[in-house]
Amino acid sequence: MHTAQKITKVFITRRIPQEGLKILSQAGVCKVSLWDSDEPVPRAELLKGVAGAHGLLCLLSDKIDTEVLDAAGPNLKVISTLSVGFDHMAMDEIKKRGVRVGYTPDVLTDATAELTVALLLATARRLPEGVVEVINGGWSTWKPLWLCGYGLSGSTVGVIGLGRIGMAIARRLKPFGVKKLLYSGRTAKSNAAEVEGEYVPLDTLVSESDFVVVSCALTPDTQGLCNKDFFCKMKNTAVFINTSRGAVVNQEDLYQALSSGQIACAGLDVTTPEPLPTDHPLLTLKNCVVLPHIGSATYSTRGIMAELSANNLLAGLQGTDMPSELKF
Ligand SMILES: O=C(O)[C@H](O)CO
Repeated sequence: MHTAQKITKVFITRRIPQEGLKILSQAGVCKVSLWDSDEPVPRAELLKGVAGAHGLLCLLSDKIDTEVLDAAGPNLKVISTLSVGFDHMAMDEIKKRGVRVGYTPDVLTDATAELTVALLLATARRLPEGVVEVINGGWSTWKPLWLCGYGLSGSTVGVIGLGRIGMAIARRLKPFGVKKLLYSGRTAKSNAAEVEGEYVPLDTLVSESDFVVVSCALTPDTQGLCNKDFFCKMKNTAVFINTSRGAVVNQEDLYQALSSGQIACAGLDVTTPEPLPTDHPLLTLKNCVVLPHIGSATYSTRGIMAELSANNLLAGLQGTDMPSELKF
C-alpha cells in the first residue's frame, strides 16, 4: 500500500529573477506556484495562493499580516522576503506562530549606496531640470547664474542611520571632499572611525548638515521622523535625501519645506504610497526629484537577491541554517 507523499508547497508572489527560480526547481523539494506577473498579486489571489503553503516568498510591497498568515494556516514554516526591509510584515504575529523569516541584507548594500549617491548628486546639481531644459529649448546660452546647485566639496553631510547601507553611503561620499561627516541613530558605531563619522544628537545633525541623508529602517521610532519641526531646523541651503522608507517622512511637511524655501531641495527614492500618484503635489516641484524605489535595481543585485531568497526559503523548508535569517 502506498502512503500518499506530503507535498511541500511554496507560493511566490511575483515574477522574480530566473536565478532564484532555478535554485528552487533544481532543489526538487517543493511544488512552486508563482504569481507570474510584474504587477502585484491581487489580495484575493495572495490569500488563495498562500493557502496551505509551507513556504512564502514575498516582496516588500506585499503586506504580510494576520489575514495572510491565517490564510496560509499551520503548514507555514518560512517566509522569505526579497528585501532587506521587513516593515511590510507583522513580525509579532509571525513570531507567535513560530514561522522563520529570511531576508536579503548585505547583497544590496553597494547598489543602494550607489543609487543614493547618484540621487544626491542629481538633486543637488539639478540634473533632471537640466535635461528638461535641453529638450524643451530652454538652453539659450551658457549663463553664469543658471541651474546652479550645491556641491559636496567642503560640505557637512549628516547620515541618519549609519548601518550597513548608511556606512556604504558615507564611504562613497567622503572622497568627494566632504569636510565633516555627522551621523545619528540609536547607538554610536565602532566602525564610524573609518569615515571619521561624528556621533551627534539628531537636532545637531539636522541643523548643521548641508546634506541630510536618511538611511534608517522604518520602525515606530522613525515613522514620521522627518516632519515640520525637523525641516524647520535644516539650513535653507540644505539638500534632503531619503532612500530608506517613505513613511520616515511626513510628505505634507516636506512639501511645505520645499515650496516655501525652508530647504533647498529633496531627492526621494521612496514615498508613501508607492507608487506616488502622478497628481501628487511633490511632483509639481522643480526642487524635488522622485525615483520609483530603484535603490537595489541592478541586474546583478536583483539576481543575487533572488538566489539568496530562494536559498533562505529552502533552508526554512528543510529546517537547516539559513544564509540570512532574520533574528527577531
Ligand atoms: O528593502 C529593500 O530591500 C529595499 O528597499 C529594496 O531595494
